[in-house]
Amino acid sequence: MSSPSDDLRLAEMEPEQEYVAMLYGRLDDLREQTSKRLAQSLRQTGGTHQMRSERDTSVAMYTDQLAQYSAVENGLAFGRLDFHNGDRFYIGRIGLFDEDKEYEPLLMDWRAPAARPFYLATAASPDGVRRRRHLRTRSRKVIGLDDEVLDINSVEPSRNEGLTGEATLLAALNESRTGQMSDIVATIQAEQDIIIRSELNGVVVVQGGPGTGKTAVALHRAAYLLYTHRRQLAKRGVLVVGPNTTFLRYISQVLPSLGETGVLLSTVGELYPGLTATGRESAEVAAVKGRIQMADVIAAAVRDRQEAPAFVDIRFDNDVLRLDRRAISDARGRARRTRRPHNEARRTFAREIVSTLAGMVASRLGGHLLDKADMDDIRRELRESDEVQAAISSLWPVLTPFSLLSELYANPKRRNRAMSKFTREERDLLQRTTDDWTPADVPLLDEAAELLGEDDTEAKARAERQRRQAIEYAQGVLDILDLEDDADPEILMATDLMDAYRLAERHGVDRYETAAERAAADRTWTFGHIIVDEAQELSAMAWRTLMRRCPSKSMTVVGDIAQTGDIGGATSWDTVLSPYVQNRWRLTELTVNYRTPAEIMEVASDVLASVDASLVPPTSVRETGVPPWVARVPSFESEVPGLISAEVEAVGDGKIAVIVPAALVQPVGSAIVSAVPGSSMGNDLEEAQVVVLGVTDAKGLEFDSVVVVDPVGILEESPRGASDLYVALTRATQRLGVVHTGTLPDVLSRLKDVS
Ligand SMILES: Nc1ncnc2c1ncn2[C@@H]1O[C@H](COP(=O)(O)OP(=O)(O)OP(=O)(O)O)[C@@H](O)[C@H]1O
Repeated sequence: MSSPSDDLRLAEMEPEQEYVAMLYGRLDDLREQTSKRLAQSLRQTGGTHQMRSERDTSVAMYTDQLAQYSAVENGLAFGRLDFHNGDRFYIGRIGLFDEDKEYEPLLMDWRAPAARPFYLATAASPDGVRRRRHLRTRSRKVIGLDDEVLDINSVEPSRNEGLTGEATLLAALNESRTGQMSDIVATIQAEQDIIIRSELNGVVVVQGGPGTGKTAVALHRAAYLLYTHRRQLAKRGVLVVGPNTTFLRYISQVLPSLGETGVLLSTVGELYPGLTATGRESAEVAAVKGRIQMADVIAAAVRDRQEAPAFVDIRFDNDVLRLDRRAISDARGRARRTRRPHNEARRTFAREIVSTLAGMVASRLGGHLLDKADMDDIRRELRESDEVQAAISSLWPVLTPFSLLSELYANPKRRNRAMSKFTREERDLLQRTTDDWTPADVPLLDEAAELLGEDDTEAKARAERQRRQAIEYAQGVLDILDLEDDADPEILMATDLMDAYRLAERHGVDRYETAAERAAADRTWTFGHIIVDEAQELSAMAWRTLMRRCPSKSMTVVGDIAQTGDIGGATSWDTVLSPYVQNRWRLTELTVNYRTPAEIMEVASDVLASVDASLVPPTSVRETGVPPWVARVPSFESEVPGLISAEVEAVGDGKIAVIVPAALVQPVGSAIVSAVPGSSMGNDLEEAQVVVLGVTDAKGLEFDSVVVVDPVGILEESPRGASDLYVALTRATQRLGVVHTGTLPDVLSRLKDVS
């Protein structure tokens, strides 16, 4: 591929600047038009419920549009395709059209089918493209351009054969990190594009080593799917699941920068509306809670609360009624046979118990003397008796997912009964008496919520009372109107009033909500598509929860089996997915590492081989010429701060992560924070220049420089220690340092050569 000389390039920049300025002019026009429409909609007040609802929809639509126009401001246009037939397209973040020329395209949305050659055309297979141009812009100014002439005869041999827009790509990869992930829309590579645009249906697994762009691909796929299947997906929404909130914050700007705001980003621990599960527990406890057998445990725990003791005595009308085990078991059997969730089946249980007790009362009173009305009275009195209610509640209590789990965790006897297939040690691991809910509790709470259902008897009765009141009120108003002979029947109908009342009552507040907002508040919401990032970390119970949220099984699953750190995490995609979709999932692979330079990958590859000799590391797309460094120190607390200060000098304004075993976050972190300005133990990646993190919190992130402290500690702190060390080493985009005491572990022996 050839590139024009610098002079020629400068001459080419002027017309490009003019065109880009014209595009921004068009964007400004659209902004102005939309602002006016929004203002107009906001001025509309009153009207019927339907008019207000239409107004809210317009307000939401114009607000979204304005947000989209602001979001695409940076790098609005980034490419141009020149075809052999003379056609020329500009490619950008959104589509822009010329209203005066029959909506001729001025800028093609990168997701449109016609933009595809920008990512896929090669010299060998040019697809009619003569030249591909990458435009680099800053604040509406064109600051550079890179051309590729797709002519098989003019291709120069390149180390990185097969890269699209190599110069622009390498420039992007060498930029300092900001603590926020950027989009890659201008430089998506062919192997990534194929995954991004693969069809909506079914489960696509994207397996790839560190830095191969899995997260980037997943997010661009979300944007692509929303563009291509807008009608289908806007209604049910798209969910992106990430491993922790630091990671979600790190990726949170990517979709807005692609003009998409309606996607729900969540960890599994945040999927239970109203609960913030921030409790901490050991990896072993989380692993037990994540096992698929816990679904049976929850079911058994629910059954265990449907009790049938030898007898229950109930005082009623100066008498004692005895319910024996047989009567209780019969009622329980009937209730269970309804196959309804526990709290709903309770109605059947209560009815059966009341009916049995009514039979006893009747026979004591002399049943033959009683007619149907007498029996109804007896049943009503029994139902209203506090003693009877208390007995029913003790035998079949109303349960919430929280009360069920709290009792299971706190009560060893209940655990013994529900966890018969678990060892004593495993049962004991779940012992807990506080309500400090953890992320691993969330799939269990979700499972419990499914099995318990809601007892909506009260809610239904309340709704019915309200409906009757509304009808009476509406009828009253109509009667008054009827008195006026010339009242226009069109003005007000009783049903209008009733509808308005009920709708206002049901919705509380009239407000337009996006699918993502509604989904976040509704545990039973099902999504049109789910994207799971760092999917290897999910437990079997977490998968069960997610699968329930996506009955269509339209999913993108992104991860790297070699990076699995969680004990309950995945060791094969088939094991994870086949229980839900059998063999109907497609494996795609990414093979090029865009993040980690070759010098660092050499070191990391030895660690990967120790995880599993058959795993192949991804190939680095670039070298930096900077070998990783290693330092042996007498004590971490005293020496690491000095080494980090030197690293700060080396990276300029770049970001540094100090990755340590969990036990060292506090001591080493404090030492660094007090000695190195701009450092933090927290997760404020944007603010701090240096962050001190455990490996779990570093998952999915990247930094200009990474200093791994105490590799032996990382290897030893978990059964998946080698995977953790591999993750830690591969977070760097430029520089790597390793600090140790004692001897360097064998898997890092390559570092000895550079020390
Ligand atoms: N086509 C591309 N153009 C520019 N940058 C890219 C491209 N693909 C990936 N990158 C960059 O490479 C880095 C790694 O990408 P990403 O975080 O998506 O990788 P990953 O496979 O999820 O990594 P890991 O499994 O280690 O978390 C990011 O900075 C991303 O922006």
